[in-house]
Amino acid sequence: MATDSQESSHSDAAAISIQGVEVRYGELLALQKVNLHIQPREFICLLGPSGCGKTTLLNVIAGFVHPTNGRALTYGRAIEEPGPDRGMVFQEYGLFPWLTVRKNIQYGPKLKGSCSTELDEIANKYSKMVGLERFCDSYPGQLSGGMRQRAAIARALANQPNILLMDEPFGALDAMTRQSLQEELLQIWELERKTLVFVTHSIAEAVFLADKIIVMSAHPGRIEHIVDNTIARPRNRTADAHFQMCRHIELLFQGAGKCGNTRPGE
Ligand SMILES: Nc1ncnc2c1ncn2[C@@H]1O[C@H](COP(=O)(O)OP(=O)(O)OP(=O)(O)O)[C@@H](O)[C@H]1O
Repeated sequence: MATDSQESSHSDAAAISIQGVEVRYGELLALQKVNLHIQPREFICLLGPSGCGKTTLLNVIAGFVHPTNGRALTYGRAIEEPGPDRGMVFQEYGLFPWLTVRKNIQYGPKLKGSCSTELDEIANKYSKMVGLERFCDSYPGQLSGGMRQRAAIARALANQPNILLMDEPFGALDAMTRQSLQEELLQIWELERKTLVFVTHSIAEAVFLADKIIVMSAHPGRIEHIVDNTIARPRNRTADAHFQMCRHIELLFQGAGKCGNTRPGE
């Protein structure tokens, strides 16, 4: 496997450690010998064409999918099932449409037995963090796509996970909303310092967001490159460094002959 950076050490301190993970769905090898070590508070993007196993890898970390071979750990403990230490945000919002924004945000903490004062504090804190404090009594169906995705992020954060897993969370949004949410997500990440694993098809999105970009290819799904994104924060999408990094990654895809539908600026 070619890498731009040396892999992190195999440390129990890794927030996420993926060791020789393979996933088979019947005859299909969806992931082949994936090794990846993610340090606490890193922002990682999984980037690659459709079918390269990005969601499968995220689901292994979430505990929804069990590796056929190899193992996945968080802070040295084997991942065997989903848990509140790992929050998930999906492309299609994943909100309960019959609950208001407030009740969606409070859902996880309520299950854990938080009292009504705590629930009020949680709803206030996270609705404010995502700019929805005036929409706490709205239902998801009354919100725009971007607002629904903000609510989904607030709901995931309300459980106070160490790790936030996001599966193409902005893929269904228009370009302007998508850029705003990318900026808001970075502000939240800098405030909350979660370990963040973010799936995307977009090179530009990965370059804007990530500390490390995991370049994957399909058939079978595997990691082709791990790129350290050294562009200083705060980042500027119109800076030369941004374009150069997009081009570097584009060339990695072309080199692998598997560029798929990823393009700088997408
Ligand atoms: N539950 C399943 N049963 C059988 N095959 C599956 C299952 N889930 C995924 N696959 C297959 O595994 C491969 C990897 O799928 P996965 O969804 O992880 O890729 P992806 O990179 O996230 O794709 P996309 O970008 O289109 O969402 C694909 O060929 C897919 O069809």
